[in-house]
Amino acid sequence: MHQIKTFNAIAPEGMARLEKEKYAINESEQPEGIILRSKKLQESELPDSVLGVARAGTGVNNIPVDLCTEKGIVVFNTPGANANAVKELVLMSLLLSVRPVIRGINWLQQVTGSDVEEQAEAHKKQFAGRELEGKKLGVIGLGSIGAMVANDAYRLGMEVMGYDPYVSVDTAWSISRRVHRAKEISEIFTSCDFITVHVPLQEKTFHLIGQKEIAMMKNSAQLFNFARSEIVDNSAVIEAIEADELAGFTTDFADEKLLHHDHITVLPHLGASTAEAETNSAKIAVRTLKKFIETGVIKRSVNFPPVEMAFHSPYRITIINRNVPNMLGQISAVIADSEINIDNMINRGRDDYAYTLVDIDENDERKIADVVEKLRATDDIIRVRVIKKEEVPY
Ligand SMILES: NC(=O)c1ccc[n+]([C@@H]2O[C@H](COP(=O)([O-])OP(=O)(O)OC[C@H]3O[C@@H](n4cnc5c(N)ncnc54)[C@H](O)[C@@H]3O)[C@@H](O)[C@H]2O)c1
Ligand SMILES: O=C(O)[C@H](O)COP(=O)(O)O
Repeated sequence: MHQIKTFNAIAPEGMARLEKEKYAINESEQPEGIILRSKKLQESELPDSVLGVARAGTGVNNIPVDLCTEKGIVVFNTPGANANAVKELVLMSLLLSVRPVIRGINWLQQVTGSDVEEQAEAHKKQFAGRELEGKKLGVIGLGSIGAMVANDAYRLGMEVMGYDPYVSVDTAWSISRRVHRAKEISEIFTSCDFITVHVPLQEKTFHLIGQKEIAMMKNSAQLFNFARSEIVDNSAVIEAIEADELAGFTTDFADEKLLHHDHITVLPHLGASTAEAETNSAKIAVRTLKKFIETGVIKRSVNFPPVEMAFHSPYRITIINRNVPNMLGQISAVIADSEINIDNMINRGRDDYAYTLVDIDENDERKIADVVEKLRATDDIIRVRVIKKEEVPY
């Protein structure tokens, strides 16, 4: 039985892919796999039993990825699975930033009398707004979400400028030719009426937008943060708004100091909270973790390379090691010395670590246990696992 631990509410459509005969959910504190959303895993012990962590979502700043890598734990995420949900919320927030409809709706709810219609017509001028068409939107980070926001804002009639020095080739192909590419991030700050940020939280994106960047913006600019709280310096935003040097800020991340300010809208992290996004993310997270547990195959990992190989032999050995010279030679030698025949083998490196799958034509479990012991004792090998071929159609 494979033990899985979950944190947060993972959509049942995803969890249903873990067959009851093979998977026990939340029955052990020594799980092989963890599935989570925004739970801060830094606050929990990571037992040695854990082989893989699957984030049903995109941001992995709530997972101690470096520690996982050192321990040979593979971390997966589901980029793009919730992008449409975030895009729709960003577009809604852009529209709400120019049309005070929520104030209008709330005002009407407290109107009394039989002349409601007349009062509405008389007061509606208080709730007049502006239009997005023809205004300029700056999109920082043109990944799954940023690219969708840029394309759809263009379709709404906005002029759109994007900035992403690391944009992937696949995403670059999906972005409309009408989206101007900024060479420097400052072009976005100085020229845009609306600025939205869609980058991961990393050391180099912490306070990517702070006092200096806000000072470059138009006083009439509106800023949107649906990426991570720490990417924007919220104190600098408050100062700028109070000094009329920034017109508005919308964020998806709660922060006490942002509450009860005019021109600041705070959402309770709703970006990915749609039934569709939750289902998509859970299904993909479960599928990748399950495939890794059952076959050793790695897809969509943030800390190990993608490694896939059809599984036809009776047993497979998976090895995580430091990416140093002659590891493959040593692995092959240990297996050959035990007189085990290698059917197939694949190895991929990524930065300081590498991952190897070795399919062996051997059924003698004692011989296999012996080879595993020798591999585990080899310098720079971090983790060795043996998987018995099951009758699964991978
Ligand atoms: N509010 C929510 O509920 C919600 C939902 C999903 C994702 N997110 C956040 O949004 C982030 C982006 O999500 P995504 O699905 O688009 O991810 P993604 O990985 O598809 O795209 C991120 C993009 O940011 C770019 N980038 C990285 N550093 C940059 C920098 N310094 N300047 C400019 N571009 C940079 C990358 O090249 C990439 O194209 C996630 O990391 C997550 O933190 C929030
Ligand atoms: O990074 C993400 O995917 C989002 O922030 C979604 O977070 P959630 O799964 O907690 O809604």
